[in-house]
Amino acid sequence: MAHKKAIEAVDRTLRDIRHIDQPMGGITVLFCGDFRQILPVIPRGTRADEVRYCLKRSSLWQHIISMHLTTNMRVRLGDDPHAQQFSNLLLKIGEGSYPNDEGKVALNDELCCTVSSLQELIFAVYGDLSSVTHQHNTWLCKRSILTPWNDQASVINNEILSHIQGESREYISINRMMDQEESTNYPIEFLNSLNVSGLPSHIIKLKIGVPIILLRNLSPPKLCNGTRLKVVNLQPNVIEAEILIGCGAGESVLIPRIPLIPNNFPFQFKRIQFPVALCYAMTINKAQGQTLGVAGVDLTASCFSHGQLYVALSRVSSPRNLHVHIPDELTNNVVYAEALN
Ligand SMILES: Nc1ncnc2c1ncn2[C@@H]1O[C@H](COP(=O)(O)OP(=O)(O)OP(=O)(O)O)[C@@H](O)[C@H]1O
Repeated sequence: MAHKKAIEAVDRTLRDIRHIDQPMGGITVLFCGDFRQILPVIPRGTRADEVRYCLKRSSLWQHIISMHLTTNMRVRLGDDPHAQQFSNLLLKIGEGSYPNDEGKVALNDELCCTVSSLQELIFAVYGDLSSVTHQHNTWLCKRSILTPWNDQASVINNEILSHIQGESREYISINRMMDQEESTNYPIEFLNSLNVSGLPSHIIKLKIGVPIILLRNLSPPKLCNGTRLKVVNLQPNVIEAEILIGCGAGESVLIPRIPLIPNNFPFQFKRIQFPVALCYAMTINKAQGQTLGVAGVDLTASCFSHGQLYVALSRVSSPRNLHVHIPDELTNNVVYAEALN
């Protein structure tokens, strides 16, 4: 969900451009959103911060007329006879009214197919890994494994990559402090070790035929943050890939290394790296907005923020295509009631 200040900035800009001191400069704007989903991400923020920065807490909210969409089209368009029941259970998860024990829920087979190990989860989503690179692009882009944490997504990606046939290629980033005088306080080994969300890893390991996701807007609307691609060729200084989703689907593109300067550190450094990550598995936050045919959800580490479980479970249209790994039977369903009221 967009940070309220991003929307307020658009409001102020439109008032300036149009010289009309009314909300959005007098233009009618359509917002679409679901407050059951993940709230704005506030680095090192608290629960109160996440709620404070959502649109409902903006001074603009009083000018917004709410209308409700009542049919879950993703579920309705699927071929599952129990679609309505699935849709109702998803809403209960989203609203926190699904039976729970101090915020922890047990997911039953009306909601998903539970699996008992990570290997089983990988098999349920991707089948036999030795043939996965020969599958058609539409097959590949309709499935993914989702997990709340970046670290766990890397673990699953590396596990799958190790079973994919073919030679792997490693791309190592170059890291430098923006202020060279600070270099002695932040040695290169330390900068190399930093692994944060939204920033490509210091070492990216890839093979031909694997799916990758873009981490930056390179050339909108075809190449945006979140666009998924399939690796076609791995050159020393460029990755050749085919776009899997969106308006550029099917097109071949060349991805270069680019300088990336993260803004959520107390110091500024630059990483030169390909802005991509392997995406057999991705975080639930990254999957928000996507529709999948088959989804695996790995809850080895439980969800930690509002709406994550709801987003993860609502990417598919049928419980038959939703495979969930919960080692401890119960898992966290975090719902901030104050964000919904
Ligand atoms: N009116 C409609 N007719 C046909 N298909 C629809 C309609 N509305 C949505 N869909 C389909 O339902 C799926 C979900 O739609 P969409 O991604 O726009 O919803 P969303 O509210 O953004 O979902 P979410 O926020 O949960 O990701 C898509 O596959 C879309 O094509």
